[in-house]
Amino acid sequence: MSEAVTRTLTSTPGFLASLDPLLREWLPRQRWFAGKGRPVTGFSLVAATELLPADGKLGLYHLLVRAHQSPLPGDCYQFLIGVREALPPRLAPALIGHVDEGPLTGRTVYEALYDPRPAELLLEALRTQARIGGLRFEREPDQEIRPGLVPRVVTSEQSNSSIVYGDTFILKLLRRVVPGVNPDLELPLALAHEGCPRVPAPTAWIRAEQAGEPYVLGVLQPFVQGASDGWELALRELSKGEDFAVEARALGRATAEVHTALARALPTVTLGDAQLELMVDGMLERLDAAAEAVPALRPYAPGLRSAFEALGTLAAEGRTWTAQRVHGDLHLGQCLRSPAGQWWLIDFEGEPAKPLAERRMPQPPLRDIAGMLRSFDYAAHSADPPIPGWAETCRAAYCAGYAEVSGVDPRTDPVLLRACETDKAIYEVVYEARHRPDWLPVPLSAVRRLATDDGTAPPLTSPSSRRPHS
Ligand SMILES: Nc1ncnc2c1ncn2[C@@H]1O[C@H](COP(=O)(O)OP(=O)(O)O)[C@@H](O)[C@H]1O
Ligand SMILES: O=P(O)(O)O[C@H]1O[C@H](CO)[C@@H](O[C@H]2O[C@H](CO)[C@@H](O)[C@H](O)[C@H]2O)[C@H](O)[C@H]1O
Repeated sequence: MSEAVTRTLTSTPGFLASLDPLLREWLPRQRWFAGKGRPVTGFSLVAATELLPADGKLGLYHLLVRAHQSPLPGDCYQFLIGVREALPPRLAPALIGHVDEGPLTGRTVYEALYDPRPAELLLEALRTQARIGGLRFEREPDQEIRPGLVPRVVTSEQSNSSIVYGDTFILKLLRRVVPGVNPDLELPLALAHEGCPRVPAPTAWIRAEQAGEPYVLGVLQPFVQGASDGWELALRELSKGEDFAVEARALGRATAEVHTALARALPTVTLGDAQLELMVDGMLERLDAAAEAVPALRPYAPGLRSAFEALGTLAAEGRTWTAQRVHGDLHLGQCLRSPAGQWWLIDFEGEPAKPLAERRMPQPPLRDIAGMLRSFDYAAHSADPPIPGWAETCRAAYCAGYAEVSGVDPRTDPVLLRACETDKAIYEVVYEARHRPDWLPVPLSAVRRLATDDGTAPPLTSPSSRRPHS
């Protein structure tokens, strides 16, 4: 692969302008587009790398493009844009559009991830640790990548985009990119170096440096062959009328293993009154912003506030907590079970909408536990007919599994747990309103429960104490 980028079509005046009308129509329809609900008002090029010149049969551009959504500063997105005279039928789903102005006039542009040749080119660049323009393809010194692995794009609903290579590796290309240390690379690397077997260890990654700021653009990991994710497995058991207690307990153990390793690998801090006040303020601010954005939340705001205020009161009385790096967006879909029955945790990016600095802050581990508890509730809501007590059994088993490894049962801290669950449910209300309005009733039903729960409810082991479909 050539080191220097010799062709400079991307710097030709009008290059991005010619793509503008196509991207404006195509980008908001993408699952991973983070700015849903606000019109895209224009684009600016942050970086462009010509991987294959457009005068060949296949042109290929790696672009970092800022999508403006005035009056807000826009987000920066990563695109791999293919350029062809015409698109073969197998690539029809990848179509972005036909260009009718500027230097690419008459060409067809498309999402090149779907095309084997560009996908192979990325893996080859990682294998050979290439530098192409501003792109740095790097890998762990002791990791090998076999050449010639056959690529296929992952078509499931994702916040980013992934390519699987020969069932050996999976490359996640981040879509919305932000400068700084990305926890989706940082945490799995730290866990791998700590010897934690619950996370696929990063093999290689793509970075860029723009205006002196580092960006992580993609991470290559071993592919867990034949794995099912926790969400699929939970729904399968629900559809058979079965509980999920054995797996929930194993997931609790896996979560505790990851937390224990993260606490060893990265700094922990003690949260006292002042830090808790900041945390509670953040929760209250998110509640206010969510109630502003989603009117259905407003009637519950006072009850939800009480969950956060109760936490503030405990802190004011002198209670302290330990905070550490956590997963940040843990749910059933982020857990993979291999055919041998081992659980793996993936996707350490954190909640995609939060600023990077906030996602990298040490947090009480109960944040992740609350995320998983919410996920059992989501799964229970997908059951038809509902299975009374299903989510409660999962919650109890998960917490028990967590306690077996960590020595700490999350249920012994009900005030913090309720605050974390409430914060998560509020996040979910906003997430669903923005991305999947049909799902909004699921977190809203939790909001109803959490707004009236005073945090002194009996332990979660009693299936009759709370109903998932209330
Ligand atoms: N190491 C892996 N092995 C097997 N499948 C994986 C692996 N990593 C991710 N996946 C699959 O890819 C999907 C998306 O991965 P994820 O990291 O959650 O991306 P996103 O941030 O886009 O949601 C997962 O739901 C899972 O099905
Ligand atoms: O794309 P990510 O996996 O990083 O996470 C986002 O999307 C999730 C949905 O795909 C969303 O999770 C919510 O729905 C799940 C069921 O589809 C449920 O299991 C989770 O508990 C619930 O939070 C997640 O919040 C969002 O960040």
